[in-house]
Amino acid sequence: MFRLKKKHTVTFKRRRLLHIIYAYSFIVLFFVTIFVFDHYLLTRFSYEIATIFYLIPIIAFASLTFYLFYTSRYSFSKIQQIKAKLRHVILFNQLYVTDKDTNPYKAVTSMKFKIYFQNHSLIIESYPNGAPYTLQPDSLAKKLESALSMNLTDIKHRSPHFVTYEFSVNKPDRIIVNKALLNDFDPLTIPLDSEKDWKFTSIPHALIAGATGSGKTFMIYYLILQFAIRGADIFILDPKRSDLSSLKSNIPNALNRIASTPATMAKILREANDEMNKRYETMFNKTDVELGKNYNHYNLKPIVIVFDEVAAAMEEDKKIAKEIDSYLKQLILKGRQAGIFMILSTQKPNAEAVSTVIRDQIGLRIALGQLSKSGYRMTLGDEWDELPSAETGTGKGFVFLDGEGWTLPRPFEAPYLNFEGLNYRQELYSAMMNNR
Ligand SMILES: Nc1ncnc2c1ncn2[C@@H]1O[C@H](COP(=O)(O)OP(=O)(O)OP(=O)(O)O)[C@@H](O)[C@H]1O
Repeated sequence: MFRLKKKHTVTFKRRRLLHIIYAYSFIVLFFVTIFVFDHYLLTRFSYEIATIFYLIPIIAFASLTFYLFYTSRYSFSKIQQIKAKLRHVILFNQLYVTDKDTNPYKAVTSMKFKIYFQNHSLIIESYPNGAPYTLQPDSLAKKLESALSMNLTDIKHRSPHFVTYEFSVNKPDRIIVNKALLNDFDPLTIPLDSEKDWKFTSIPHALIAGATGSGKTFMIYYLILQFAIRGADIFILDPKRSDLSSLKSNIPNALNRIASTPATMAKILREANDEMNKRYETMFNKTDVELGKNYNHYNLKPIVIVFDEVAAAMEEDKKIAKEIDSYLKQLILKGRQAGIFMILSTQKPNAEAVSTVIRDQIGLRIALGQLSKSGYRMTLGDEWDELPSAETGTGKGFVFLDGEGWTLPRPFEAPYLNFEGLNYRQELYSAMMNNR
């Protein structure tokens, strides 16, 4: 049954007053009730009845104690802890207006937060209610982040009336690549971590950027293996003859599948283009073709072309570079329906390596390790103002997945490839042999 998520509201509340009443009532309760018990109740009622009267303030006091604790930041209820912290944000940042002349304890208007949990996220909707607060959504996001000690994952619906902040409650789990993961898979998506999946047939192509040693090659190894078990034909363009070329012995017919010279790289891209055009003809010349169907419905194998260090390939031979660039653009723009997917990688993400036109067509964008601000923008897109906080280092960084409604890139940890627990080369070889 569909159930609406319960939203909790947080707004201006001066609990200081409540605390004063509480402290005062404790003193009064202690002395007065004893006095009343002895001198008044016992003289008029039986001992039992007098005890009941005596218990009433004690119960009231205990309930107040419980209430104050329950709604405090030390509460055992997670939602109450969050509400207390948000109340503090409202008070501390003066996100309210009071009428000092009449009642300074009552807000004329106040920022209102509505909060609820969705999947692994805490959603905070903020409603300024027309008050003249000076905090912009990004600075409020930072305040919320530090008050809650949670990582901001997204800011949505930015408008003067309403902004939604999304925080991750639990860090997504890193994928450990093992036999079990490889034996149980969805043919049309590749898991990136416990919460994110790359639906490569609808948001095709990948770009992986990062300085040397940041984990690009390992991320590519992971994607190659995942595509291989999904029956893909894999080609590797490796102008720098790096680690990827060492997969030669694990890819059947490697001579035609791994290229390092400009001429052989151009050949693979040309043939992929021809294949793409042929597939379009096969798919769309059919009279019974259904709209929205792609290569998968025609039992065609996905074709994956890994292009390591795109910029290096372009530098070597300017004439062939033009040809390579034009094939690359065609494949990026039209490859999806024909089942041709590109994985590009670069150490230096800049316009020479990947133009913004190409970048914007790439569904999965990963930045590993530390990059400059312009490097992050070139890789992840430039719709965001500031990146959320995240660990960066080998195999760690940010990811942006198109088509998921994200406005901010998200922290990311690349799947962990442990060669001691998994014979990568053998797994790749047998998957590729099965695909023949
Ligand atoms: N996902 C991962 N799982 C396990 N180990 C990793 C992972 N990513 C990186 N490493 C470790 O970090 C080292 C460097 O990673 P990698 O070779 O992928 O970097 P790179 O960015 O490709 O560097 P270069 O550009 O110099 O080739 C690896 O040899 C490996 O030990």
